[in-house]
Amino acid sequence: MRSQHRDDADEAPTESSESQPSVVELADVSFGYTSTPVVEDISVSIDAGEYVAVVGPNGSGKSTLMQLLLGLLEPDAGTAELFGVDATAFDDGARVGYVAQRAGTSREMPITVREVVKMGRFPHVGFGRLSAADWRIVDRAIDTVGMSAFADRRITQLSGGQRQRAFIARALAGEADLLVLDEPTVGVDTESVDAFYGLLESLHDDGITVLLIEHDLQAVTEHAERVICLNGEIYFDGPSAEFTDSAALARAFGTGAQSLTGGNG
Ligand SMILES: Nc1ncnc2c1ncn2[C@@H]1O[C@H](COP(=O)(O)OP(=O)(O)OP(=O)(O)O)[C@@H](O)[C@H]1O
Repeated sequence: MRSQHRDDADEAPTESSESQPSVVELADVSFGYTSTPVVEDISVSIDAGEYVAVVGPNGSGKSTLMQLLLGLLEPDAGTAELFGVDATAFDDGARVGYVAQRAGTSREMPITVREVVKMGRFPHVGFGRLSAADWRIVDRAIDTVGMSAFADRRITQLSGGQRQRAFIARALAGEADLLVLDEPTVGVDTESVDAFYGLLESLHDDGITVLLIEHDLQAVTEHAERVICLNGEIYFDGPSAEFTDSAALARAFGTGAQSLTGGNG
């Protein structure tokens, strides 16, 4: 990982760290697939080492927001930057590990965990073969996500949680600084969800910036440090502890929405 370890990050900022650009910087971004905007006038800044969850009702623009910040969509208005570079022109793919919703569920993907994770090294080796050192990085990444026993298992033969771990390992093998996960716990059995969040926590402790879309509001407030609540516009952006009783929750999810503490918002 190129990110600083948390112990280093806690030290007084140096001149060079102060001048580091945000990992994500969206300024006044609007976008629509048609003439109707899906997100409107959104500004979001995410710094290195943050652990951020994006929540919102179905169709509120969460995946669209992720695609805008990854440069997969171009804003109609405003600017989107990734590591200080126009997101659509960003070409250091290894810095970003993107784990799509239901990653690896395609039947056309009968490859093993090790082969998936190996792909994480491709941006580093180009068309070259992986060296012994590259393979050590691959195996270490598999070990980090607790999948060593399944390294030679086909990805299609794994549970949802195991597949997510394999794709996270691919990002680690690429030495990603930013991990972007789209609803990672969909299709993951409840017993594995806590272990999954434990893994994200340890990656965050190692200095990786974690950004996820999550539908489980309870999980978000328990695990993420910061919550962005979206429904076309941003209804809340702040510490997760302050989100629980936020009126923004009800406004974003509709007046009948219950607050996380049980009362009606
Ligand atoms: N490729 C597309 N073409 C046209 N409309 C789209 C496209 N992708 C998404 N939309 C529409 O944009 C809106 C926002 O979709 P988006 O997937 O960003 O929301 P979301 O909050 O991620 O939803 P969900 O929680 O259901 O995954 C929805 O109305 C959706 O139908």
